[in-house]
Amino acid sequence: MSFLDVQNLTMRFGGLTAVNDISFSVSKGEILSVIGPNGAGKSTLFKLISSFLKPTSGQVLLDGIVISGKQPHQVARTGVVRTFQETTVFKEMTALQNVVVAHQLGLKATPFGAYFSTSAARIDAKASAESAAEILDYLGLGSMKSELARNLPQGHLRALGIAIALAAKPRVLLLDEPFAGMNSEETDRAVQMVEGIRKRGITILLVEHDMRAVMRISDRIVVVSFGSKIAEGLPAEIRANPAVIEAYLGQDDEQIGSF
Ligand SMILES: Nc1ncnc2c1ncn2[C@@H]1O[C@H](COP(=O)(O)OP(=O)(O)OP(=O)(O)O)[C@@H](O)[C@H]1O
Repeated sequence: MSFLDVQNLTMRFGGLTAVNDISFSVSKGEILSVIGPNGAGKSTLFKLISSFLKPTSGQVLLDGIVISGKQPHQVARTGVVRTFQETTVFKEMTALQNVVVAHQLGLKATPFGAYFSTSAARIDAKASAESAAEILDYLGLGSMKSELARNLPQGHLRALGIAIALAAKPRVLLLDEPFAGMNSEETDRAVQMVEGIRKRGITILLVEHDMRAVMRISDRIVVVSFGSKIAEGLPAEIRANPAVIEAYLGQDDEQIGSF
């Protein structure tokens, strides 16, 4: 049975159809990538799945329950979490503090309880710090946990964004261009990191332009062009698909046919 179901999603902005009747399913523990030329509708699709946008029509189900149309924080609580752009990292806090805050937001301690330092809040604080340190270690950021976020190099800042998302204990993690701007060594590390996250039982959906990384990491790929799904399949199938190659011709991106 599929875990995440995207059913006939459509998003119109005025006269522009950014996402046009897109459907696909993701199995539990799968890594599925959404690719497509610039402006194809990938980011809009992600915003619909994480409920940052309400679809014009269609729906998204997690484990058979409709999640589209809910508030983003409600969707996050059901376990669908997207990575945060660097701008939402608190730059004046340490890496550890950033993940602790994210973890605490997912816990039950009320602000009232935390304010009066009740024993429940103290236990939560200890659990948050332990959980945050474990996540940072896991993502290879352990040695940087006391570093202010603003001093972290770009690659580590991106990993911190993933750590913050993991603190919310996702069942499905949406990664928006996790390898953008990385050199091949950084990409290798990030690919391993994403594979490691999947090994923890988390289902992963990613949007990415780095075709080499996509081909390496994905179980399956969905291709969108001008808002519509034009192909879906295994990396080898997508690489050889004439409609996909056609869609990428003339793009500045690395051409899909060469991988
Ligand atoms: N809020 C909005 N209002 C109006 N048009 C929008 C809005 N958001 C996106 N669009 C348009 O929808 C289309 C799809 O954009 P989207 O950002 O989803 O594409 P993308 O595939 O993520 O592109 P890229 O790879 O360049 O990031 C584009 O034509 C874009 O201009």
